[in-house]
Amino acid sequence: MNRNGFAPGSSFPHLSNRRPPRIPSFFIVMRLIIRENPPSVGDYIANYICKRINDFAPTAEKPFVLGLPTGSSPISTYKALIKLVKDGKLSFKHVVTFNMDEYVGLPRDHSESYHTFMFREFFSHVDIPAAQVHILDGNAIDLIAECNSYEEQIKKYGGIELFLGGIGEDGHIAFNEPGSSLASRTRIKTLAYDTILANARFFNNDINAVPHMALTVGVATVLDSREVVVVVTGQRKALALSKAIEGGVNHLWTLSALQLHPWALIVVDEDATAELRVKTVKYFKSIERVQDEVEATQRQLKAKGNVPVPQVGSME
Ligand SMILES: N[C@@H]1[C@@H](O)[C@H](O)[C@@H](COP(=O)(O)O)O[C@@H]1O
Repeated sequence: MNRNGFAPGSSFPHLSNRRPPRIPSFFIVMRLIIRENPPSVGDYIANYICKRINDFAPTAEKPFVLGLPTGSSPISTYKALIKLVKDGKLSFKHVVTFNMDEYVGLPRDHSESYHTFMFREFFSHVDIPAAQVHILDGNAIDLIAECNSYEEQIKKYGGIELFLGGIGEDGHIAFNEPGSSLASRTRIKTLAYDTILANARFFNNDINAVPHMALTVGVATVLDSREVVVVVTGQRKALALSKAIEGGVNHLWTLSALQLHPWALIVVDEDATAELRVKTVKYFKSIERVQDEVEATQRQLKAKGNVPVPQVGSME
């Protein structure tokens, strides 16, 4: 068993007998949090991650292992995290990160490489030692060995505590394009035409300039993390969101694999809910309301010295 309570390399922790230790049984289900706009989504996720890291109390011997995405969607989260660090409320000194993906063949110092993106948007502004940052090398001579070694490194750290992810318009998580195996691990992936079109905006709208291949963590790599938090903003992601949470688990919408995870949280803006049924929205809003009430009660009881406050991740 690793630190997360899962068998090492287990792709589907929900199938193991053990749930993540800090989740009461009645809290095991996906949660959807709806906020008004991207900045408030970013604030919510940043505060959530801040609390998780601070509660974990990481040290050099026991670092907090955090998975991170690129894309425009997580930028508001990165901005809010940077502010928390600047305000002295959070430190990345004992945080180890693993990024989701990287283009193949794009020079590391290219303005659109995910290396450049991560240092420009986040790492350069926080106190994380560079040696604790892990990003796949899309220029490695042996790309397969690079992917295998990435999985090994994650394992060496005892698995990922919290994987923050974003999605593509076709519902891909990391670069797990439609049709990816839900048991996939870190590997080379050919990008779908939809993704190349969507990402052309970062390459002067020239689809020929967008790399056609990437290295990406697999769906199973994400599912193995103890907790998954996904940011989804904008109406162009609305169909993917509805397929992922209202449809069945399906390799054509790889985000839907999150339904198999015991501790998944999706944070979205109002625009991203455009394709959801009213009933679905009401359901998830009621869950948030009830959770707030449960937490308030727990805090009151704790103040009276009665019970410890549980770590609430997901709830039903
Ligand atoms: N590989 C990345 C994904 O990890 C990311 O989630 C997606 C969304 O990007 P954006 O947030 O800009 O829509 O972009 C790329 O495809």
